[in-house]
Amino acid sequence: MTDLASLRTQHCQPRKGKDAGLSADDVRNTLAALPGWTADANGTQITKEFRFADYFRTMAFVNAVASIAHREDHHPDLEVHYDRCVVRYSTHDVGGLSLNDLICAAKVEDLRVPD
Ligand SMILES: C[C@H](O)[C@H](O)[C@H]1CNC2=NC(N)=NC(=O)C2=N1
Repeated sequence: MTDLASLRTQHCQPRKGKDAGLSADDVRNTLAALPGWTADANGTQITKEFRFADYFRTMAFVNAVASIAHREDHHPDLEVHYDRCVVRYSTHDVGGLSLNDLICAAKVEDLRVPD
């Protein structure tokens, strides 16, 4: 299941090899429920930029994302700037996108950093 409500409740599992990859349709359908997340042209990663008032708030977000990564054993690439953070998920073990990426993106969407 790749709707947002379902993704929120799921947890990452070890997924390896091409068979664990998502179809272009799965990626397209799920991204419709993840506002601001975009896939690259060949569907191997999803990205979103999050903006904040200052560095302190950006780092609060970064640490919350790191906590999700630790809990789920699934790790995004993070680009950290003064007032924004670019989050990029892909699954190295499948060479593209897996359900783990969508699960983590849904969990990041649920984070709230106070203004
Ligand atoms: C054994 C462990 O579950 C794997 O090495 C995990 C760790 N975190 C990971 N993170 C990401 N982004 N992709 C992976 O394939 C991946 N694999």
